[in-house]
Amino acid sequence: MIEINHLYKSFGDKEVLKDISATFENGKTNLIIGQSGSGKTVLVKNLVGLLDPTSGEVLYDGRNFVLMDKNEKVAMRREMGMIFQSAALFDSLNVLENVMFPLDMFSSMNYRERMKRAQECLARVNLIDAEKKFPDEISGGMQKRVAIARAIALNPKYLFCDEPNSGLDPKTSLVIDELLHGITHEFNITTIINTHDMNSVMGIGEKIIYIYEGKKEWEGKSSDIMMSTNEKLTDFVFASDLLKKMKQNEMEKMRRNNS
Ligand SMILES: Nc1ncnc2c1ncn2[C@@H]1O[C@H](COP(=O)(O)OP(=O)(O)OP(=O)(O)O)[C@@H](O)[C@H]1O
Repeated sequence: MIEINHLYKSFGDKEVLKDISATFENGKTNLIIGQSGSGKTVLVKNLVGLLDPTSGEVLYDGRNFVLMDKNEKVAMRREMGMIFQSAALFDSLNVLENVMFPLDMFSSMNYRERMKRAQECLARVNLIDAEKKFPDEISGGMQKRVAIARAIALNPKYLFCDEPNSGLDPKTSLVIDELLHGITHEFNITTIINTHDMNSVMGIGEKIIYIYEGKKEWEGKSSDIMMSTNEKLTDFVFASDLLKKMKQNEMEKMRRNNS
């Protein structure tokens, strides 16, 4: 489990994260949601050590990441897979070489073993036929799938994804969501996803943390969102009239079933 306790992060006199305490559950799809600029990316950067908190704790199974020495942090990072907003593939490497890259850097496998492992990961994201292609020869959705294959190559315990659906159409977004959710359960990964995408929230979010202006406003299961009376959360999640209507219908249905 990842637990954050009283996390604060400031840049100069600008306080971005304000006293956030939350838990991210093992083997589940944990989503961080919130308006643009609310602090989601800064929060994830604190979790993976790209930023140091001003104060507070980041505990991985009870061990405080913030206080670890350099070697311990390097060892922890090897347990983390990351998928950035842009797929961040290397343009000069083909798909297979991109997935092999973390294995080349951090594993003691020989070339054949590394290639076999990369091909297994590409098969998991249904991209085995594209292994010889270069990033600019494949679609944005395929690039994201390559990024997912690369992120799982080293069997991470934790998977961090920053806006995995940005720039993708709704159908492709669903494919990416289902892949991330499937991989999370299949390999018992603790997955943390930053997202604005309400389809993801309702579709794959098992644990949701809602950040509002740098504070944790709400934490719970996606099924609880329907019944939540937290106005800031419902304003954010049900921003469109269509979604508001769906929530009203759902609440009426539940009331009828309970009476
Ligand atoms: N290195 C930095 N120095 C100063 N301010 C920063 C820095 N990084 C982020 N911020 C500020 O922190 C705030 C939160 O930014 P963050 O990128 O975490 O938002 P977000 O919720 O991820 O937004 P989005 O959904 O648009 O990606 C913003 O006001 C941003 O300008």
